[in-house]
Amino acid sequence: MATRSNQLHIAMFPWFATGHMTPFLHLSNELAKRDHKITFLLPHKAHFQLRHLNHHPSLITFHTITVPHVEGLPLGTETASDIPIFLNHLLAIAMDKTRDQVQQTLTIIKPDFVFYDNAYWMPEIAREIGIKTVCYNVVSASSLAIALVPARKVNDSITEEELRVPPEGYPSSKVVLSGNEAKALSFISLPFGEGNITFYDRIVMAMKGSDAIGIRTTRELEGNFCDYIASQYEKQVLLTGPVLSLDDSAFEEKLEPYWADWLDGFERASVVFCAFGSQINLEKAQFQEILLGFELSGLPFIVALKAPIGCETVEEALPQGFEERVKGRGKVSRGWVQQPLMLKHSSVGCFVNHCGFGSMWESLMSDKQIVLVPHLADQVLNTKLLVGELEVAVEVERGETDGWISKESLSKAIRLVMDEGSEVGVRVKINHAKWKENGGTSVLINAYIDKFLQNLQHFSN
Ligand SMILES: O=c1ccn([C@@H]2O[C@H](COP(=O)(O)OP(=O)(O)O[C@H]3O[C@H](CO)[C@@H](O)[C@H](O)[C@H]3O)[C@@H](O)[C@H]2O)c(=O)[nH]1
Repeated sequence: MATRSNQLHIAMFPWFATGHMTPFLHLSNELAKRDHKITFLLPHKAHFQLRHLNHHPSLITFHTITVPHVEGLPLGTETASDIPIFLNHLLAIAMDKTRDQVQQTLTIIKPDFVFYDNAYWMPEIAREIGIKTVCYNVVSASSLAIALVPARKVNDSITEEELRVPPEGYPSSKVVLSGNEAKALSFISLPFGEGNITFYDRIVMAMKGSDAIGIRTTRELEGNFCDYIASQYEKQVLLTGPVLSLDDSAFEEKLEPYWADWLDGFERASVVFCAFGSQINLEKAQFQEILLGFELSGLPFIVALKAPIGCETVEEALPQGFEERVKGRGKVSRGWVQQPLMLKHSSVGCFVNHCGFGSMWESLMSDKQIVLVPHLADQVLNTKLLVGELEVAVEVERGETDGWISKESLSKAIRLVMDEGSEVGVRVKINHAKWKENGGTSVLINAYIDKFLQNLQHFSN
């Protein structure tokens, strides 16, 4: 517990995306639990979406930022959830245009630290006001290490082949991008923000300018990648661990009765739950193929996916007669579900997900079998960590030409981990349990936060 004299005041300014704001808020909760004060800067709408996750409102203050309109974005856009992923670069321009508002706020509140990820101009502001900066990354260390370090040479004509080659000194031969996968990295050379700054330059500047780099990971999982990042940037890399509020007894949210009652009707570990995070909008045909894969598996399931491209609602995208055919054993959610609580329900036995970094940690810390369908580059690398290095999960095979998964390949992967007596299923289950014993205990996870705070205190003196 901090005493008033060593209480830190930390401002948080994450990228305007659920997958970033949520982990920043989880970290805020952990710091507030230890009696430190937080001012959380976020767009208006996100305030309403996230306030139920604020476990310490007396110490965590939300301060809303007005996101200006940028041509090309739908009116009212404030976060990445409001737009398809290919418009994110315009949202970055909107974020850059909030610079003056952020500067004014920080000048008034004058915290000890400001944590940020995407706002590469933050160190400049902070230095003027006299605030220390932590560039806090909520993607895996491996994806930073392969794509966003000074040793990776990037220019606007970078080829897929060049992207396939990891930067010099990169510490893994397993967690790499092969074949078509490197294509997913090409976004790093594209403009992402005001003045046509590229995504690569943006993040490298954000890291270079900081007083310290923070990463939401553990040494047990990614120690070699963290050391590589520290040596590339010649800076201290501070780890927070996964920050999942595991034992926050002050805050006991319950799974909605609609889902809890339905799940209660099934046997232990028999239901497959599927979610692909906040960013992915599938093509309608791929969305339908996935649902048909669940039907084909013959197992009970809950699917929580966003409506596919070109559809207003999930409803209108369902395959014909689908809900009738799977009645009694399959449910398709019409919106956001409480994923962490779904993963705590004893009837859920398997989690099919995209391996976004949040879902990756939530699946690792759960006792569910893990089936992965990665889309974005960092998700592909996270999948390699879980499938290739830790051997705790399986990946669904993709078609070579279109890169899509088929109903057969999805159903096969699910059965591989769920069928009783399946060799692969037994192996990943044992590996997963072993990993949790060593790298995923609540003692270890709390120790990461304590150590992180000690380091911050040290910096603030
Ligand atoms: O119906 C849902 C769907 C998701 N979640 C939660 O939302 C978060 C999703 O985070 P994540 O798994 O990281 O997915 P994205 O939102 O897609 O994450 C984006 O940001 C991540 C970094 O945090 C990157 O790793 C991903 O590639 C990028 O897509 C998790 O905490 C989930 O528990 C819910 O509660 N309900």
